[in-house]
Amino acid sequence: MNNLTSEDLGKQTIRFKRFLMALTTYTLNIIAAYLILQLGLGEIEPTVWWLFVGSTIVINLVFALMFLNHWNLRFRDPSLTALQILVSASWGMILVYGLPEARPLILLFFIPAFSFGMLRLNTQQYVLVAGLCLAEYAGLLFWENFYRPTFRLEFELFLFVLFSAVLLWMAVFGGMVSKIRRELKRKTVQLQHANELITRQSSTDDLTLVYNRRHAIRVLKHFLAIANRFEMPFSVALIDIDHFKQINDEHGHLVGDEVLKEFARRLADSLRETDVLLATTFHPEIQDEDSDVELESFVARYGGEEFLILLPGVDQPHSLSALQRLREAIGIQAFYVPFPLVVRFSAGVAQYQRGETLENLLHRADEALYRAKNLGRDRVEFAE
Ligand SMILES: Nc1nc2c(ncn2[C@@H]2O[C@H](COP(=O)(O)OP(=O)(O)OP(=O)(O)O)[C@@H](O)[C@H]2O)c(=O)[nH]1
Repeated sequence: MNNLTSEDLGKQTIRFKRFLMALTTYTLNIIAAYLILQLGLGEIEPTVWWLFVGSTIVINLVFALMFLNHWNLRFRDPSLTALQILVSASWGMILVYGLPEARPLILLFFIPAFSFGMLRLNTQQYVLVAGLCLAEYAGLLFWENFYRPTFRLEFELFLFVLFSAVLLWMAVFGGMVSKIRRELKRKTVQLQHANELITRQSSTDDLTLVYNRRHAIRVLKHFLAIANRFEMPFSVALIDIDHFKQINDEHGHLVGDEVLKEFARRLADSLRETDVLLATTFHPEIQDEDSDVELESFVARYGGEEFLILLPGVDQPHSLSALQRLREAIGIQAFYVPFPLVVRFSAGVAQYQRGETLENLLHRADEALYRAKNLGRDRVEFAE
């Protein structure tokens, strides 16, 4: 129960704030009742008054403990709305009983309590809570009819019907409001999911499902800023499939597409397995950065048959072993597309130099790749 996520804790805070609102309402009601007494609008027996005040303290202490110790989470509705309304309505009944002369005024106290239901209850729940409250009230009237000499049956019945109508109206209206709230919540969740999907789609290459170029540039820009701040090395590799045009020409575009997909998948798998130092391992404090960009190695489709790889925390000499593993991932086993096909690549690697622009870094990697191609392909070249 105590291992709450930050989202759960956020919800608990909202619930506790609502409880504090309810506590304020209790206090205001006590003040209002006190004023009624001071203005001579009614009289109350001292025992009933102290029962009223004392029960306020007990009720609110119990609810405060429930929320602070997270005991409320054991209930189906952790905000305890129905329970809180019922308890405060029963509490209000003490005054309905104790201050019969000011009863029409006292019944007004119930309205704020029932308003809380609009935040949570549906119409049925509302009607149930209102019904229970009215049952208590009816029970009191029944008792008064026999034991209270000053009881005015017609007036009290009229008041009861009026009060029932108000509660019923609140139940229907409140149910509608909470339905709108639930609908709004559902729509918000749907919208969040749609946004996530759009973000994912706008950052992903349709064919290979790795990052697309736009997203790669975005992440790299962010990375550059962090690398500058924390003096963290990182390298980028531009990887280009050798003689890809030939694959297309000989086997068709569909086979070419399959090769691209398998190529990207192998690069991504290999990166995942490679013990490339993650930026956050290198500098744990980076984790605090306020960013939605993950600081991990990644592969992106940079152009047609060209891929970009980010190696965080990796300097030029160390990038060799990472590239070696990529080479093994691609070259050791033939691609089955669906017939076996040996695929090779050339790569140009550049380590980020403090202060240089992203354009410059990519240009150096591109030059190294160009050299690798010119030197016969199937090789890795490092930028100067
Ligand atoms: N099937 C397929 N082919 C693509 C795609 N994007 C680009 N290409 C092809 O990739 C080929 C790239 O050819 P080149 O730039 O000449 O490169 P290459 O044949 O790999 O030669 P080197 O890079 O010099 O080894 C072109 O034929 C493009 O049509 C794609 O999404 N699917």
